[in-house]
Amino acid sequence: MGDVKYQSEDNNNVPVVKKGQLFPKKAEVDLSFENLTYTVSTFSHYKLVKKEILHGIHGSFRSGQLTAIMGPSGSGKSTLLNVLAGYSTSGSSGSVYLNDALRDEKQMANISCYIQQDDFVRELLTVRESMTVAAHLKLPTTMSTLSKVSLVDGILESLGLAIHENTIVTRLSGGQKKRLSIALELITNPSILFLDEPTTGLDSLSCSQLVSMMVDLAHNQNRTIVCTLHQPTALLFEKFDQVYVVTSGQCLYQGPPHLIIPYFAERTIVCPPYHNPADFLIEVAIGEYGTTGLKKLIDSAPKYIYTNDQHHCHKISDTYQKNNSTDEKSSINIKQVNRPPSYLQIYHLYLRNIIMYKRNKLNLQLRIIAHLLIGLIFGYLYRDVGDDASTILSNMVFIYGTNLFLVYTGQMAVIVSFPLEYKVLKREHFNGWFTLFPYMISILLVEIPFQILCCLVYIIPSYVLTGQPMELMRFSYFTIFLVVTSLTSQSTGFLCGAGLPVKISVFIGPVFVVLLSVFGFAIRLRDTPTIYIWVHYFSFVRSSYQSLVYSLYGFDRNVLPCKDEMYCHYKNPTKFLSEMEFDQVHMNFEFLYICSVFLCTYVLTTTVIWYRLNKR
Ligand SMILES: Nc1ncnc2c1ncn2[C@@H]1O[C@H](COP(=O)(O)OP(=O)(O)OP(=O)(O)O)[C@@H](O)[C@H]1O
Repeated sequence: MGDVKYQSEDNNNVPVVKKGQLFPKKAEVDLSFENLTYTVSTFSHYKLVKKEILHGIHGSFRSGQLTAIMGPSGSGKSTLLNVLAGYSTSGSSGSVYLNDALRDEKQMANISCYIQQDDFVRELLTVRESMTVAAHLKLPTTMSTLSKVSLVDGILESLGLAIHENTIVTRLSGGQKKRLSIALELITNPSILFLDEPTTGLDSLSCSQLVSMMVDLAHNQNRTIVCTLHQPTALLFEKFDQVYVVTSGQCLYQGPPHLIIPYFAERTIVCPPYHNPADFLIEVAIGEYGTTGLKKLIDSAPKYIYTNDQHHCHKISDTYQKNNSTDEKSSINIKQVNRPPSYLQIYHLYLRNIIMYKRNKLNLQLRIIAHLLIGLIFGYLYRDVGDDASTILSNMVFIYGTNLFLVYTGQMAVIVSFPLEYKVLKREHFNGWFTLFPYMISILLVEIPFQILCCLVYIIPSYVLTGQPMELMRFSYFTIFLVVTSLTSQSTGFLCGAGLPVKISVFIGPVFVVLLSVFGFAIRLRDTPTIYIWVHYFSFVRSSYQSLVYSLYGFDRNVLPCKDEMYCHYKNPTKFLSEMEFDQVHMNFEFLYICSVFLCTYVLTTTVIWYRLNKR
């Protein structure tokens, strides 16, 4: 692709893609649908009721055309787009055809992409970094890095993003972000692009640039581009090849924008002079020109397509039966893309995470400083309590506080971040960037070392200041148990973040760990009411706390010095452990138990995320 030349901008600063230059030829796909319905279950008067949103609609979107789905708010535009893109499947019925052959979900995923209304892009990467990672994840491993770079160059150039390639995404304008979302998906050269309200939130110039760019992509690359649209200006409206109008889940009109006025006029609905046809369309759709006319339009429009050239109408199923395999377009021969194997996906996702973590320095520094500061404060408050029989109970409080602090920070570090991450993850996953397992591993590969670092920053100063025994074995046990407990707590944070709404998870998560921490510290097993005994055994925080105490006072520790007092009841650590019921702690068992909670929680988290990502 080295000799490829791209015309970057026309006189209006609008990026232009020249025909056939950028991508290898890809299947041209017409998308049509017949008798499409979509039903959801909702609660009404304490009853579960079915609500039909799309009422058996028909339509057809052609390759090489830019189609706008329009209609009043709440008419079902996004729902239709979601169903066609395969984003919402359960609750839908009817037939969707790709070149007159019934849609296959896997095939659909290979040839289409879905760009949602909000720009769910990675804010902490530059434009080029975003594109490079996407290219490595989405393109076959057989493609050389040089070819990937020139493809990325070409797309950036053609979408007018080349001059912003080193800009961090968060600093891009709304229009540029939208173009980046499109650029990211163009990497695999999809035949069909679905865009949900791409112009919302953009000023008129950005809207015009974006629509011109979509027109270029449709006309010059023969792509099928379908987007939902709110009231556009008359000029913008004319740029579309087709308009599909929905009202109350029914089709009102499908055809070229300039034929709307004559089409409606034929049915006695006349557009006032100098009126924006897009506004007129919506006014008709909401019944401002009378409900009888509207009903007639709905009755006549759905099954037929009003075409520009011949003014003829055809029923989709007729075409399907007629065409069979004679049409060149009717079979889409799509080779399965040879995507990178899991280990390469992990590698690229890991590198991406590292870049984002480095850019998010403030957060990391705050986490480190908070751990160091609290370590120093706790160390000062409980100074030298570890080597004195008279302060053994203070040391218990220090150990409890330490355990709870690391459990809490481990969990809170991720409980909020995941819900923010989820929307971008959903977009990337839906558009086939990677599979879930490599994604989870890539997160753990960054989060786990960082959490270990935070633990060490806290443990080292507090351990020394509180005068705990300077024995490598005890220090190692103490550190290892705190680290695995903190990581396990982090895993519960991921689970809460993945499975619950933020407002609930930030409440439930900490309450849950505080509840678990009470057992073994505030109440001994023998005093625990029978109905709560299972919590005692279940609590990994209790398990950790007892192991921490044992690692400092167990293993036949010598008699403790009794400073400042004549008599110390707990001079003998074995007696102390026995009275506290900590003498029977099996360190290996407790370690394995905490590790298994860690593993189970991650398996559960992955399952929850998988379910949410695949729930359509
Ligand atoms: N899961 C759901 N449960 C209940 N009602 C739903 C659900 N999804 C969509 N709806 C309803 O279906 C109708 C169509 O929604 P949709 O989001 O498709 O409209 P829209 O035309 O895209 O609206 P807007 O232009 O305002 O975004 C709305 O009345 C909406 O409340």
